[in-house]
Amino acid sequence: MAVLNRLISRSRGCSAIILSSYPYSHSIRSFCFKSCESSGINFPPVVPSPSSTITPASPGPSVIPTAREGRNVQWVFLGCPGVGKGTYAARLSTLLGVPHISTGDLVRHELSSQGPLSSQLAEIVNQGKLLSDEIIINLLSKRLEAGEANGETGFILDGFPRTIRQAEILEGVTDIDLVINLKLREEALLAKCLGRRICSECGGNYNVACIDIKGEDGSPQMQMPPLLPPPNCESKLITRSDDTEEVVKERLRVYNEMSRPVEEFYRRRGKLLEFDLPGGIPESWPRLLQALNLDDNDNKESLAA
Ligand SMILES: Nc1ncnc2c1ncn2[C@@H]1O[C@H](COP(=O)(O)OP(=O)(O)O)[C@@H](O)[C@H]1O
Repeated sequence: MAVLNRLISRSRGCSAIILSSYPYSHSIRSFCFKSCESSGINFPPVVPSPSSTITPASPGPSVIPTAREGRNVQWVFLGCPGVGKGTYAARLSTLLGVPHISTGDLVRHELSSQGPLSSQLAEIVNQGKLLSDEIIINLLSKRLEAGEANGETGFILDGFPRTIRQAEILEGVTDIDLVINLKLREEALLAKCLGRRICSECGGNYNVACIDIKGEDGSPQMQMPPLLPPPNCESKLITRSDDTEEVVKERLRVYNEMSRPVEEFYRRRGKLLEFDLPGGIPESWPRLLQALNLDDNDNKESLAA
Protein backbone atom coordinates (compact mmCIF):
# COMPACT_ATOMS: atom_id res chain seq x y z
CA MET A 1 0.00 0.00 0.00
CA ALA A 2 2.83 2.38 0.82
CA VAL A 3 4.21 1.91 -2.69
CA LEU A 4 0.85 2.65 -4.26
CA ASN A 5 0.60 5.82 -2.17
CA ARG A 6 4.06 6.85 -3.28
CA LEU A 7 3.04 6.17 -6.87
CA ILE A 8 0.07 8.48 -6.52
CA SER A 9 2.10 11.32 -5.08
CA ARG A 10 5.19 10.98 -7.28
CA SER A 11 3.65 10.10 -10.64
CA ARG A 12 0.64 12.38 -10.85
CA GLY A 13 -1.21 11.83 -14.09
CA CYS A 14 0.33 8.38 -14.53
CA SER A 15 -0.93 6.75 -11.40
CA ALA A 16 -4.56 7.62 -12.04
CA ILE A 17 -4.51 5.71 -15.30
CA ILE A 18 -2.57 2.84 -13.87
CA LEU A 19 -4.67 2.43 -10.81
CA SER A 20 -7.92 2.57 -12.73
CA SER A 21 -7.08 0.46 -15.76
CA TYR A 22 -4.17 -1.71 -14.73
CA PRO A 23 -5.60 -5.11 -13.91
CA TYR A 24 -2.71 -6.14 -11.66
CA SER A 25 -2.23 -2.87 -9.84
CA HIS A 26 -1.49 -4.71 -6.61
CA SER A 27 1.59 -6.20 -8.21
CA ILE A 28 3.23 -2.79 -8.74
CA ARG A 29 4.52 -3.31 -5.24
CA SER A 30 6.84 -5.92 -6.69
CA PHE A 31 8.88 -3.12 -8.24
CA CYS A 32 10.06 -2.44 -4.75
CA PHE A 33 12.49 -4.93 -3.31
CA LYS A 34 13.39 -2.86 -0.29
CA SER A 35 11.93 -5.22 2.26
CA CYS A 36 13.71 -8.30 0.90
CA GLU A 37 16.79 -9.89 2.36
CA SER A 38 19.81 -9.84 0.06
CA SER A 39 20.29 -13.23 -1.55
CA GLY A 40 23.24 -12.34 -3.75
CA ILE A 41 26.84 -11.31 -3.49
CA ASN A 42 27.61 -7.82 -2.23
CA PHE A 43 30.05 -5.90 -4.34
CA PRO A 44 32.19 -3.00 -3.17
CA PRO A 45 31.34 0.46 -4.49
CA VAL A 46 32.55 0.86 -8.03
CA VAL A 47 34.51 3.88 -9.21
CA PRO A 48 34.10 4.61 -12.93
CA SER A 49 37.33 4.64 -14.87
CA PRO A 50 38.27 7.48 -17.22
CA SER A 51 37.54 5.26 -20.25
CA SER A 52 33.80 5.70 -19.75
CA THR A 53 32.29 8.87 -21.14
CA ILE A 54 30.35 10.64 -18.48
CA THR A 55 28.56 13.72 -19.76
CA PRO A 56 30.40 16.70 -18.28
CA ALA A 57 27.41 19.09 -18.10
CA SER A 58 25.72 16.92 -15.52
CA PRO A 59 28.18 14.48 -14.04
CA GLY A 60 27.22 10.84 -13.84
CA PRO A 61 27.73 8.90 -10.64
CA SER A 62 31.16 9.67 -9.17
CA VAL A 63 31.06 6.35 -7.35
CA ILE A 64 28.94 3.75 -9.08
CA PRO A 65 26.59 2.31 -6.50
CA THR A 66 26.17 -1.43 -6.61
CA ALA A 67 24.49 -3.65 -4.04
CA ARG A 68 22.97 -1.83 -1.09
CA GLU A 69 22.35 -3.17 2.34
CA GLY A 70 19.47 -5.61 2.13
CA ARG A 71 19.31 -5.91 -1.63
CA ASN A 72 21.27 -6.59 -4.78
CA VAL A 73 21.98 -4.20 -7.68
CA GLN A 74 19.12 -2.54 -9.55
CA TRP A 75 20.55 -1.36 -12.86
CA VAL A 76 19.00 -0.28 -16.15
CA PHE A 77 20.34 -0.53 -19.70
CA LEU A 78 19.34 2.13 -22.22
CA GLY A 79 20.25 2.30 -25.88
CA CYS A 80 18.93 2.15 -29.45
CA PRO A 81 17.62 -1.06 -31.01
CA GLY A 82 20.56 -3.20 -32.09
CA VAL A 83 23.09 -1.53 -29.80
CA GLY A 84 23.68 -4.72 -27.78
CA LYS A 85 21.71 -4.10 -24.57
CA GLY A 86 20.68 -7.75 -24.37
CA THR A 87 24.22 -9.04 -24.89
CA TYR A 88 25.89 -6.87 -22.25
CA ALA A 89 22.99 -7.01 -19.79
CA ALA A 90 23.07 -10.83 -19.94
CA ARG A 91 26.83 -10.89 -19.34
CA LEU A 92 26.63 -8.50 -16.39
CA SER A 93 23.71 -10.44 -14.96
CA THR A 94 25.82 -13.62 -14.89
CA LEU A 95 28.74 -11.76 -13.41
CA LEU A 96 26.76 -10.01 -10.69
CA GLY A 97 24.35 -12.88 -9.95
CA VAL A 98 21.18 -10.88 -10.63
CA PRO A 99 18.46 -11.64 -13.17
CA HIS A 100 18.53 -10.03 -16.59
CA ILE A 101 14.98 -8.88 -17.24
CA SER A 102 14.30 -7.89 -20.83
CA THR A 103 10.85 -6.46 -21.53
CA GLY A 104 11.35 -7.39 -25.21
CA ASP A 105 11.76 -11.04 -24.13
CA LEU A 106 8.68 -10.77 -21.90
CA VAL A 107 6.72 -9.43 -24.87
CA ARG A 108 7.96 -12.19 -27.19
CA HIS A 109 7.09 -14.79 -24.57
CA GLU A 110 3.59 -13.34 -24.34
CA LEU A 111 3.29 -13.41 -28.15
CA SER A 112 4.35 -17.06 -28.35
CA SER A 113 1.89 -18.05 -25.64
CA GLN A 114 -1.00 -17.21 -27.98
CA GLY A 115 -2.88 -15.61 -25.11
CA PRO A 116 -5.94 -13.39 -25.65
CA LEU A 117 -3.79 -10.29 -26.18
CA SER A 118 -1.15 -11.81 -28.45
CA SER A 119 -2.55 -10.89 -31.89
CA GLN A 120 -3.13 -7.30 -30.77
CA LEU A 121 0.39 -7.09 -29.35
CA ALA A 122 1.94 -8.70 -32.45
CA GLU A 123 0.42 -6.03 -34.67
CA ILE A 124 1.94 -3.21 -32.59
CA VAL A 125 5.37 -4.88 -32.22
CA ASN A 126 5.56 -5.73 -35.93
CA GLN A 127 4.95 -2.08 -36.81
CA GLY A 128 7.90 -1.07 -34.64
CA LYS A 129 5.68 0.85 -32.20
CA LEU A 130 5.77 0.77 -28.41
CA LEU A 131 3.17 -1.11 -26.41
CA SER A 132 1.15 0.95 -23.97
CA ASP A 133 2.75 1.69 -20.62
CA GLU A 134 -0.04 -0.27 -18.90
CA ILE A 135 0.58 -3.45 -20.90
CA ILE A 136 4.32 -3.36 -20.39
CA ILE A 137 4.07 -2.55 -16.68
CA ASN A 138 1.62 -5.39 -16.30
CA LEU A 139 4.10 -7.85 -17.90
CA LEU A 140 7.04 -6.48 -15.93
CA SER A 141 5.21 -6.47 -12.60
CA LYS A 142 4.27 -10.12 -13.03
CA ARG A 143 7.91 -11.01 -13.74
CA LEU A 144 9.21 -8.98 -10.78
CA GLU A 145 6.61 -10.42 -8.47
CA ALA A 146 7.55 -13.98 -9.47
CA GLY A 147 11.21 -13.11 -8.90
CA GLU A 148 10.49 -11.57 -5.53
CA ALA A 149 8.70 -14.76 -4.50
CA ASN A 150 11.90 -16.64 -5.44
CA GLY A 151 14.06 -14.37 -3.31
CA GLU A 152 15.36 -12.06 -6.05
CA THR A 153 16.38 -8.69 -4.62
CA GLY A 154 17.86 -7.03 -7.67
CA PHE A 155 17.80 -6.94 -11.46
CA ILE A 156 19.32 -5.63 -14.63
CA LEU A 157 16.51 -4.17 -16.69
CA ASP A 158 16.85 -4.11 -20.47
CA GLY A 159 14.20 -2.32 -22.56
CA PHE A 160 12.51 -0.57 -19.63
CA PRO A 161 11.91 2.30 -19.09
CA ARG A 162 11.35 3.46 -22.66
CA THR A 163 9.16 6.48 -22.04
CA ILE A 164 9.38 9.32 -19.54
CA ARG A 165 6.19 8.05 -17.95
CA GLN A 166 7.69 4.58 -17.42
CA ALA A 167 10.82 6.20 -15.95
CA GLU A 168 8.77 8.32 -13.56
CA ILE A 169 6.79 5.29 -12.42
CA LEU A 170 9.94 3.23 -11.87
CA GLU A 171 11.65 6.10 -10.03
CA GLY A 172 8.53 6.45 -7.92
CA VAL A 173 8.70 2.92 -6.59
CA THR A 174 12.40 2.14 -6.35
CA ASP A 175 15.72 3.96 -6.38
CA ILE A 176 17.56 2.67 -9.45
CA ASP A 177 21.31 2.62 -8.70
CA LEU A 178 22.77 3.05 -12.15
CA VAL A 179 21.69 3.53 -15.78
CA ILE A 180 24.12 2.43 -18.46
CA ASN A 181 23.51 4.15 -21.78
CA LEU A 182 25.09 2.06 -24.53
CA LYS A 183 26.00 3.95 -27.67
CA LEU A 184 27.06 2.73 -31.08
CA ARG A 185 27.60 4.55 -34.36
CA GLU A 186 24.35 4.87 -36.22
CA GLU A 187 25.69 3.20 -39.39
CA ALA A 188 26.14 -0.03 -37.40
CA LEU A 189 22.71 -0.17 -35.74
CA LEU A 190 20.58 -1.09 -38.76
CA ALA A 191 23.12 -3.69 -39.96
CA LYS A 192 23.25 -5.23 -36.49
CA CYS A 193 19.46 -5.55 -36.25
CA LEU A 194 19.21 -7.06 -39.74
CA GLY A 195 21.99 -9.53 -38.92
CA ARG A 196 20.39 -10.78 -35.70
CA ARG A 197 19.55 -14.49 -35.57
CA ILE A 198 18.09 -16.60 -32.76
CA CYS A 199 18.36 -20.36 -32.39
CA SER A 200 14.77 -21.60 -32.30
CA GLU A 201 15.80 -24.49 -30.08
CA CYS A 202 18.21 -23.16 -27.43
CA GLY A 203 17.30 -19.45 -27.71
CA GLY A 204 20.95 -18.46 -28.30
CA ASN A 205 21.50 -15.02 -29.87
CA TYR A 206 23.85 -14.66 -32.83
CA ASN A 207 24.65 -12.09 -35.46
CA VAL A 208 25.67 -12.75 -39.06
CA ALA A 209 26.47 -9.11 -39.87
CA CYS A 210 30.07 -8.29 -40.64
CA ILE A 211 30.48 -4.63 -39.86
CA ASP A 212 33.46 -2.73 -41.19
CA ILE A 213 33.05 1.03 -41.10
CA LYS A 214 35.86 3.00 -42.67
CA GLY A 215 37.33 5.79 -40.55
CA GLU A 216 36.22 9.12 -42.05
CA ASP A 217 35.98 12.75 -40.90
CA GLY A 218 38.05 12.07 -37.81
CA SER A 219 35.98 9.10 -36.62
CA PRO A 220 37.95 5.88 -36.18
CA GLN A 221 37.46 2.72 -38.21
CA MET A 222 35.11 0.25 -36.54
CA GLN A 223 35.01 -3.48 -37.08
CA MET A 224 32.50 -5.88 -35.59
CA PRO A 225 32.98 -9.46 -36.70
CA PRO A 226 29.91 -11.72 -36.95
CA LEU A 227 28.92 -13.74 -33.90
CA LEU A 228 28.30 -17.08 -35.59
CA PRO A 229 26.32 -19.95 -34.07
CA PRO A 230 27.86 -23.31 -33.17
CA PRO A 231 27.27 -26.02 -35.83
CA ASN A 232 24.33 -27.60 -33.95
CA CYS A 233 22.37 -24.30 -34.05
CA GLU A 234 23.16 -23.41 -37.67
CA SER A 235 20.09 -25.01 -39.24
CA LYS A 236 17.70 -23.71 -36.56
CA LEU A 237 18.27 -20.00 -36.90
CA ILE A 238 15.29 -17.69 -37.10
CA THR A 239 14.96 -13.93 -37.55
CA ARG A 240 12.70 -11.80 -35.35
CA SER A 241 9.62 -10.71 -37.27
CA ASP A 242 10.32 -7.07 -36.29
CA ASP A 243 13.90 -7.15 -37.62
CA THR A 244 13.03 -6.07 -41.17
CA GLU A 245 14.57 -2.89 -42.62
CA GLU A 246 11.31 -0.96 -42.58
CA VAL A 247 10.43 -1.92 -39.00
CA VAL A 248 13.95 -1.36 -37.63
CA LYS A 249 13.97 2.15 -39.15
CA GLU A 250 10.65 2.83 -37.45
CA ARG A 251 11.98 1.47 -34.12
CA LEU A 252 14.99 3.78 -34.40
CA ARG A 253 12.66 6.72 -35.09
CA VAL A 254 10.46 5.77 -32.12
CA TYR A 255 13.55 5.45 -29.92
CA ASN A 256 14.64 8.98 -30.81
CA GLU A 257 11.19 10.38 -30.17
CA MET A 258 10.06 8.46 -27.08
CA SER A 259 13.14 6.97 -25.40
CA ARG A 260 15.89 9.54 -26.03
CA PRO A 261 14.31 11.86 -23.39
CA VAL A 262 14.71 9.05 -20.82
CA GLU A 263 18.49 9.47 -21.13
CA GLU A 264 18.13 13.11 -20.06
CA PHE A 265 15.76 12.07 -17.25
CA TYR A 266 18.51 9.96 -15.67
CA ARG A 267 21.31 12.35 -16.65
CA ARG A 268 19.65 15.07 -14.59
CA ARG A 269 19.53 12.68 -11.63
CA GLY A 270 23.27 11.92 -11.93
CA LYS A 271 22.62 8.23 -12.62
CA LEU A 272 23.62 8.00 -16.28
CA LEU A 273 26.85 6.33 -17.32
CA GLU A 274 27.42 6.86 -21.06
CA PHE A 275 29.37 4.09 -22.70
CA ASP A 276 30.51 4.26 -26.34
CA LEU A 277 31.00 0.75 -27.67
CA PRO A 278 34.39 0.66 -29.36
CA GLY A 279 33.61 -2.46 -31.47
CA GLY A 280 32.57 -6.07 -30.99
CA ILE A 281 32.35 -8.06 -27.75
CA PRO A 282 36.08 -8.89 -27.40
CA GLU A 283 36.97 -5.18 -27.42
CA SER A 284 33.89 -3.81 -25.70
CA TRP A 285 33.35 -6.22 -22.79
CA PRO A 286 36.70 -5.57 -21.05
CA ARG A 287 36.25 -1.81 -21.57
CA LEU A 288 32.76 -1.91 -20.08
CA LEU A 289 34.03 -3.85 -17.07
CA GLN A 290 36.81 -1.32 -16.69
CA ALA A 291 34.28 1.52 -16.83
CA LEU A 292 32.33 -0.22 -14.07
CA ASN A 293 35.49 -1.19 -12.19
CA LEU A 294 34.43 -4.83 -12.27
CA ASP A 295 36.55 -7.91 -12.85
CA ASP A 296 35.51 -10.96 -14.88
CA ASN A 297 37.97 -13.60 -13.72
CA ASP A 298 36.09 -16.47 -15.41
CA ASN A 299 36.29 -14.70 -18.74
CA LYS A 300 40.01 -14.02 -18.30
CA GLU A 301 40.61 -17.68 -17.46
CA SER A 302 38.66 -18.88 -20.51
CA LEU A 303 40.56 -16.47 -22.77
CA ALA A 304 43.86 -17.71 -21.34
CA ALA A 305 42.91 -21.39 -21.76
N1 LIG B 1 9.34 -0.68 -22.20
C1 LIG B 1 8.60 -0.91 -23.29
N2 LIG B 1 7.56 -0.12 -23.60
C2 LIG B 1 6.78 -0.35 -24.67
N3 LIG B 1 6.99 -1.35 -25.54
C3 LIG B 1 8.04 -2.19 -25.30
C4 LIG B 1 8.88 -2.02 -24.16
N4 LIG B 1 9.81 -3.00 -24.17
C5 LIG B 1 9.57 -3.75 -25.25
N5 LIG B 1 8.50 -3.25 -25.96
C6 LIG B 1 7.95 -3.79 -27.21
O1 LIG B 1 8.67 -4.95 -27.59
C7 LIG B 1 9.40 -4.72 -28.81
C8 LIG B 1 10.71 -5.47 -28.78
O2 LIG B 1 11.49 -4.97 -27.70
P1 LIG B 1 13.08 -5.17 -27.67
O3 LIG B 1 13.42 -6.59 -27.91
O4 LIG B 1 13.58 -4.54 -26.42
O5 LIG B 1 13.50 -4.32 -28.95
P2 LIG B 1 14.81 -3.55 -29.44
O6 LIG B 1 15.63 -4.57 -30.15
O7 LIG B 1 14.18 -2.55 -30.40
O8 LIG B 1 15.52 -2.89 -28.31
C9 LIG B 1 9.49 -3.21 -28.93
O9 LIG B 1 9.67 -2.77 -30.26
C10 LIG B 1 8.14 -2.79 -28.36
O10 LIG B 1 7.10 -2.99 -29.29
